[in-house]
Amino acid sequence: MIVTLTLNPSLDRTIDVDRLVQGTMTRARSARIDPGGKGVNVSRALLANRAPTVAVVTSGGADGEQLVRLLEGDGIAVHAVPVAGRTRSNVTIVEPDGVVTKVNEPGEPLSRDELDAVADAVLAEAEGASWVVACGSLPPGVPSDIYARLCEFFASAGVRVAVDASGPALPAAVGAGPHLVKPNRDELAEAVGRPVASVGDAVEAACELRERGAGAVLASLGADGAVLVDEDGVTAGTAPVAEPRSTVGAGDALLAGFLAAGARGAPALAEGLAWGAAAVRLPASRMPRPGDIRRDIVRIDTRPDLGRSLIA
Ligand SMILES: Nc1ncnc2c1ncn2[C@@H]1O[C@H](COP(=O)(O)OP(=O)(O)OP(=O)(O)O)[C@@H](O)[C@H]1O
Ligand SMILES: O=P(O)(O)OC[C@@]1(O)O[C@H](CO)[C@@H](O)[C@@H]1O
Repeated sequence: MIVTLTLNPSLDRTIDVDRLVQGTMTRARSARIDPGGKGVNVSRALLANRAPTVAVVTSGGADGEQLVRLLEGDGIAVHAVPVAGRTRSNVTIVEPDGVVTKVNEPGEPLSRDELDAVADAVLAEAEGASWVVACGSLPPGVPSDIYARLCEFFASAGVRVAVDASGPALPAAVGAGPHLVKPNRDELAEAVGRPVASVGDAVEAACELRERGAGAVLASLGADGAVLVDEDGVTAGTAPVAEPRSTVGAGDALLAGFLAAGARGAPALAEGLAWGAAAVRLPASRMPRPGDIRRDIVRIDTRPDLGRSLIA
């Protein structure tokens, strides 16, 4: 069982337009709503591939109720913690040439009591779980060491913790010794304080995060695939997609595939890459099902060319 935690979930509204012109009124061609937030997406991807999971989310107002209804409608086990603040909406505007504009709301603050209720929910669900996966931005005012505290708590309880965080929450979590972190290229660069312009830079930065406390680092590099630095060493891989439709949630699919495949070494990286590429071929933040996943396109390199540039 994999428990995901999304402190700042969302209704993801995806709007298709012919052309987006700033400062004008644009009529949409179509619109859809998906349950959103990084941990939510990890659970959606796991469930779509028959891996047991439960999603712990905060839920506020009518939009929070809709989020829970959408998840339950998809058959996802949800542990919703009611909160006073409204669940946010994140908007993705998609143009026919594939250009994507995304606007994420900050979310609303959580009170001390609400945070305690979330901690109780995770604790209850984590009983017997293999992983707790804490993902996504923190609502305003939530302390940036919240994921670090989660890591410290579960280290003593024998449950593995994976963190997908940005900003100061990532270095804070790394220092608390999570089993896995999943930064993207920008998050990795911010965490080490220098640019990540090549696969070699990504490997060096990931090694640094391991030295600072992370057990393993799965760094996602967009179209350039991903790098894994874990106790087995350094592995890189790619899974090319000729015509990407939407990269929203691709990192979450990558992480879900990696965890579902055992979270270690080249085989798990390959599975993650196959799920990530499948997500990119699907519209909006649709998570891949078994029939969407192509493992034949994955290329794994256990001796990565560290000089390969990530910037075309
Ligand atoms: N254009 C692309 N072509 C092929 N694969 C891609 C592309 N973009 C992303 N991927 C796959 O998806 C994974 C995650 O992408 P990325 O690094 O953009 O994650 P992310 O920024 O965490 O995404 P998100 O936050 O939207 O989930 C990559 O490691 C890769 O496997
Ligand atoms: O604002 P955050 O928490 O960083 O990211 C939230 C989000 O962009 O991440 C998911 C894709 O990974 C979307 O479902 C959601 O809208």
